[in-house]
Amino acid sequence: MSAAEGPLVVGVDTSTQSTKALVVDAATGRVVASGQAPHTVTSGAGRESDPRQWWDALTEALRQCGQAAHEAAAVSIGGQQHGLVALDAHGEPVRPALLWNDVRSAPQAHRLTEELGGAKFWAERTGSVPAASFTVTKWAWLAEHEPEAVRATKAVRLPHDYLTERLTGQGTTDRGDASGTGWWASGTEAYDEEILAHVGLDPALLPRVVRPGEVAGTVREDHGLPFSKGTLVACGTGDNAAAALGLGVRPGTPVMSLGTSGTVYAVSRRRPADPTGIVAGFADACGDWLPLACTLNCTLAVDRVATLLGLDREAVEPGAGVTLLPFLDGERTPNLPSASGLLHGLRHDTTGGQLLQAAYDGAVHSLLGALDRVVDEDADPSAPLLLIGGGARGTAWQQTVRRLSGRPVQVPEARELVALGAAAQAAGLLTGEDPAAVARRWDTAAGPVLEAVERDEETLARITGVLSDAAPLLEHGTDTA
Ligand SMILES: Nc1ncnc2c1ncn2[C@@H]1O[C@H](COP(=O)(O)OP(=O)(O)O)[C@@H](O)[C@H]1O
Ligand SMILES: O=C(CO)[C@@H](O)[C@H](O)COP(=O)(O)O
Repeated sequence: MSAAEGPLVVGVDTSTQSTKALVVDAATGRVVASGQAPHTVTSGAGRESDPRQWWDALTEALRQCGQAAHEAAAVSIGGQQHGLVALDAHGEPVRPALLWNDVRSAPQAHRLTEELGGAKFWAERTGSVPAASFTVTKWAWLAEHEPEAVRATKAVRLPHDYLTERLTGQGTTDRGDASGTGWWASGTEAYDEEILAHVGLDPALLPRVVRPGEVAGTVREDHGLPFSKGTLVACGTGDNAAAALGLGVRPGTPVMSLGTSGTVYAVSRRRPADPTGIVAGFADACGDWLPLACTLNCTLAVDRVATLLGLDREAVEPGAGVTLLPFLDGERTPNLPSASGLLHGLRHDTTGGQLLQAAYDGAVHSLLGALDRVVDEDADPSAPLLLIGGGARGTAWQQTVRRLSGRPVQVPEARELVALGAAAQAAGLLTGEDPAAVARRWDTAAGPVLEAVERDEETLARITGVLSDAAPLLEHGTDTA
C-alpha cells in the first residue's frame, strides 16, 4: 500500500453491536487501516451494555489498526445516540448504560410529555416529542426504579461522550448528540433548565457542549490507547449526525440507514418541530438540522425471522399477500413500544421465502412512511435515496427499498460512514475545513445507483391496512416480557 499523502486521522463508530475504528489519510480519504470489535447487549425486558466494554472494544479495534493508529494526528468518536451513561465520582459506571432501544421508559415518556405542556411544547422546545429512546425518559425511569443509582451519579454522559472523556479527561459533548437527550433546547442551543429541574437532574452533572469545529481536548497521559499524549480530539457526535457528515450530504438528499436501528433523515436549514413525534428534530454536527425518524426493528429483526425460518437472509421470494410487522423489540416508528411481531395472511401455499420478504417489507414500510416528513418540502422527489449501514450491503434490502420507495437508490461504496464522518471531524481540526466539505472532497457518497422502479403501492397499502386494523393488539402488546 502506498504511503499516505496527508496526516493520518482516526474516526470511531461506537454503535450498538460493535465498535469500528478507521485510520484515514486526511488528504484523500483513503482508509489506511481498520478494526472492529463486538459489544454485548442484554436481552429480555431491557437493553443495557456496560460502557467499559465499549472502551475495551475501542482498544481492540485500534489494536487491529496496527502501526497506523500510532501515527494519528487527530481523533474523533461518534456513537449510538441517547444511551444514559451514569458515572460515579471516579468516572466509573454506577450501573450498565440504558440504551436507545430499551423501551422500559415508555410510561415516563408519556408522563413527561403530559406533565410539561404536551407534545407541541416539547417539539418546539427540544425539537422532539420524547419517546422511550430519549435520555430524559431513561433518567426519569432510573429515578423511579433505582433511586440509589441516581443518588450515586456524579456525571451523566452519552455513549460517545464517555469514550471521549476517557481519552481527554474532559466532560464534553456536541450539539448533534445533545439534541437527542430531551434536555437540550434546540431554539437556544443550551441545556433546558426547566426540563432538567422537572426531572431532578443537576445541569452541573452534564458535559460541556463543544461547538462544531472546536477542539474537545487532547489525548491525556496513561490512556492505554495507541495515541501520543497531546493528539487533538474532536467533539464527535451521534452516529446519524456522523454518517450525514461522512456522506457530506446537502439539504434535499435523503439518507436511509439499515443497522440495528433503521433511520431516515436529511440535512435541513430549518429547525424541525414535529408535534406528531414521528420526526425527531435533531441538530446535525455542523450547525444545521437533521430531522430523522428511527425504527427499533431493522437488520436484527429481519435476520431473526430468517433464522427462525432456517433461511439465508437473501432467500426471499416475491408475492403472496402475507404481511409481517417485525416489531420484535416494540416499536418507535410507529410509536408502539409495547407491540410485538405480527403475522397476517398466512396460507397453506405461503413459502418461507415469502414470509422473509414480508419481514423486509414490514421493516422498510415503517421507514418509508416517514421519508417525506424528513425531507424539506421543496426537495426533488426523484433525488436518489442514499442507502447505508450494514443492511445496505444486502441485495434483499436494496431491492426492497427500491421497490417500495419507487426512487433511485444509491449505495455508497464506502462502508463505515459513521466512522468516516468522525474521521472528517478529526481532519477538519487539522485543516480548518468544514468536516462536511472534507467528506465531499473525499467523495464518500460515490457508489452505484440502482434506477427507480415503479413503486409497489399494493404492498404499501396492504401493510398500512394491517397496521390500522391491528392497532388495539399492537398498542396493548403481550405480557410475556
Ligand atoms: N451483507 C449483508 N447483508 C445484509 N445485512 C448485513 C450484511 N452485512 C451486515 N448486515 C447487517 O448489518 C447489521 C449491522 O449493521 P451496522 O450498521 O454495523 O449496525 P450498528 O451500527 O447498528 O451496530 C447486522 O445486524 C447485519 O444483519
Ligand atoms: O436511536 C437512534 C436514533 O435516534 C439510533 O439510530 C441509535 O443512534 C442507534 O444506532 P445504531 O447502533 O443502529 O447505528
